[in-house]
Amino acid sequence: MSEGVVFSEVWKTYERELGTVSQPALRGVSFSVRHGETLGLIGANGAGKSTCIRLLMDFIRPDRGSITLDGRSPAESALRHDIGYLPEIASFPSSLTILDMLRFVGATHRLPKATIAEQSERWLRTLDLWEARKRPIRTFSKGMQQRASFVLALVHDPSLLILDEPMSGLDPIGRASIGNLIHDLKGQGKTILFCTHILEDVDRLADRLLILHKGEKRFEGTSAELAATFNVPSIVEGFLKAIEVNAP
Ligand SMILES: Nc1ncnc2c1ncn2[C@@H]1O[C@H](COP(=O)(O)OP(=O)(O)OP(=O)(O)O)[C@@H](O)[C@H]1O
Repeated sequence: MSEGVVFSEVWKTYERELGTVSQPALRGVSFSVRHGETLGLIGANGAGKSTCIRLLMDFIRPDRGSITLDGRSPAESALRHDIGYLPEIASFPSSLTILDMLRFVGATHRLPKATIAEQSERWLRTLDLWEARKRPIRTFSKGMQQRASFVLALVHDPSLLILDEPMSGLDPIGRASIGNLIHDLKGQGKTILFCTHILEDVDRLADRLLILHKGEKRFEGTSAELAATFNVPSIVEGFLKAIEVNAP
C-alpha cells in the first residue's frame, strides 16, 4: 500500500473577491504523512495550514498538483469513514446532547447501534464527559466542547486523524488533557496531522514537522533536523529562521 497522505506540488488560489487581488494560498506544496506518523503543521497566520486541511477533507479542490490518501483521491466518499476530523471551531446544534450527536454521527458512518453505544461510552469515559452525556452541549465549557468534538471524531475508530488547532483556546489543564489524548492515539498507531500555533505541542507530540510560510513549504523534517539545518537549539528559533529564509 502506498504511504498515507501525499501532497504533490499543490497549488491553490481562492476566488478573488471584488476589488482584491488573490495571492495563491498554497504555492507548489509537497509533503507526506506516513502511516502511524504524527505530523505537526505550523506557520504564521495565513501560511496555508487550514487550506491544506480543507483540501484533504475535500471541502475545496486544488488548482494544480495532486493529493492522495493511501493512493486514493480525497473526493472518494468511502474515505470519510476512515478519517476523524476535528474542526478549528466546533459548532453544535444548541439543544442536542453529546449522546444525540454521537447517534447521528455514528449513523452517518453506518455503524451498528450496539457499536455506537459501546464506542460512545468508551470515549465519553476516556474524555471525562460521561456524567455530562445528557446535558445540552451548549452548556459545556470550551474545554468540554473540545473534548466532545474529539469524541465525535473518534467514534468510528478512524485510522487517520486531521486536527485543526486541537489545543486552541484551552487552559493549561485542557491542553494537557488533549495532549495526553493525542499521545495515546499515537500509541494506538493512528496517523495524525495536526496544525497549531503552539510550538511546544509540536515539539512534544509530532514525529516530524512541516513549516509553511505565505503558502510555501519552508521545512519538513524532525525537530532535530530543524535544529541542525538552522544551527539553533530550539524549535522556536528554528521556526523563526525557517520563515526568514528567502523572505521577500
Ligand atoms: N475562503 C477564503 N477566501 C479567500 N481567501 C482565503 C480564504 N480562506 C483563506 N484565504 C486566504 O488564504 C491564505 C491562507 O489561509 P489559511 O486559512 O490556509 O491560513 P492558516 O495558516 O490556516 O492561517 P491561520 O493560522 O490564521 O488560521 C490567507 O492569505 C487567507 O487570507
